[in-house]
Amino acid sequence: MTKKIRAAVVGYGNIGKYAIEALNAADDFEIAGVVRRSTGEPLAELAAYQVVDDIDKLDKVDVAILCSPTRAIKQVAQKILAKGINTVDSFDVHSQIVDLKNTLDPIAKANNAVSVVAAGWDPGSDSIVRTLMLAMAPKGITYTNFGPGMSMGHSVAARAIPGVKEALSVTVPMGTGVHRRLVYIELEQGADFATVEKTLKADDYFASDETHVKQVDCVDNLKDMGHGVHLTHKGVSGETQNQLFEYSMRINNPALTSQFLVSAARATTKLSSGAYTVIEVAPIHFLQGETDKLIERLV
Ligand SMILES: NC(=O)C1=CN([C@@H]2O[C@H](COP(=O)(O)OP(=O)(O)OC[C@H]3O[C@@H](n4cnc5c(N)ncnc54)[C@H](OP(=O)(O)O)[C@@H]3O)[C@@H](O)[C@H]2O)C=CC1
Ligand SMILES: N[C@@H](CCCC(=O)C(=O)O)C(=O)O
Repeated sequence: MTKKIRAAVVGYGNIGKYAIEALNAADDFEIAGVVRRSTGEPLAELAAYQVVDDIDKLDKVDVAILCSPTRAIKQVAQKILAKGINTVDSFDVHSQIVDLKNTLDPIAKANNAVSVVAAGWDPGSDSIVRTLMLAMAPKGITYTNFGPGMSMGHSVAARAIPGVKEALSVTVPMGTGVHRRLVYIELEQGADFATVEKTLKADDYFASDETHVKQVDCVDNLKDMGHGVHLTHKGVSGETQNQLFEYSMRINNPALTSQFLVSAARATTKLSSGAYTVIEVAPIHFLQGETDKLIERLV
C-alpha cells in the first residue's frame, strides 16, 4: 500500500472546516491534525483529530494546508516552510501574489520544501482557465465576472476592521469584470458606523470598487456561502478573429476553495523544492492516480 500524504489543517474557520471534509474524501491523504492559534475549549466536531497550538506537536506532517486569513499567510507560510514542511494557501490579493511567491521561494528551497501559493478558485483554478484561454487565443480580452455571491476574502477583511463584530461581503457583477460590493456589517457595542464605513472603504480590498456598507442586526440571517464566476475570453487564434470562450460555475465557495487546496497539497509532493503559482504546476500533479491511466482518461 502506498504511503498516505499526512496533511495538517492550519486555522479552523470556513476554509479549515471544508478542508477537513475534502481530506477525508481523498483516500491518498490522512489528517495529521489541526493547528489553531489557541486550543481553548475543545470543539466536539474536532474530537476525532489531534488539535494543537503548534505544528511541531504533530507527528510527521508532509504538507500544511493554510486556512488562515490572507493577510496572515505570508508570515504563517514562512514559519512552516522553514521547518521543511510543504505549504499550500489560497492567498487572494492578486497584486501581491508575485511578491508572496518570491518571498517563499528561497525559504522553500533552503529547507527542501514546496509551496503552492494562491491555490483557491480565484486566484486558483480560474487562473488556470485564464491561462488556457490565452494559449487558445493569445490576442484578445478576458473578463472575469464574479457572483453574485459571498467573497470570503472581502468578508474576512471587513471582519478585521475595529468595531465590526460580523460581516458579509457580497460581490455583484456589473459586467466586463467590474463589480459592486455590498457589505453587511454587525457592529460591536459602542462602535461608530461612520468610522467603520470610512475605514472599510479605504481598505485595499474595497478601495477600487463601488462599495456600499449597510448596518444590520444579524449578519448570520443573510449569510449564504454560494458564489460563482463567468469568465469570457474573446480573441484571435493565429490570424483568425472572433474566437469566443466561456467558463461558468455556481459553487459553494469554501467547499471549492478547500478542495483545490487539497489538490494543490497533493501537487506539492510531486514537485522539486521551491514556491509555485498554480499555472506553473503541471495539471496532472493535482490529480490522484497513475499517470498513464490519467492520460488515457483525460487526454
Ligand atoms: N483564492 C480563493 O479562491 C479564495 C481564498 N479565500 C481566502 O481564505 C481566507 C480564509 O477564509 P475563511 O476560512 O472564511 O476565514 P475565517 O475567518 O473563517 O477563518 C480563518 C481562520 O484562521 C485563523 N486566524 C484568524 N486570525 C488569524 C491571524 N491573525 N493569524 C493567523 N490565523 C488566524 C482562525 O482559526 P483558529 O482560531 O483555528 O486559529 C480563523 O478561524 C480568506 O482570507 C480568503 O482570502 C477564501 C475563498 C476563496
Ligand atoms: N477570493 C475570493 C474568491 C473569488 C471571488 C472574488 O474575488 C470576489 O468575489 O471578489 C474569495 O475570497 O471568496
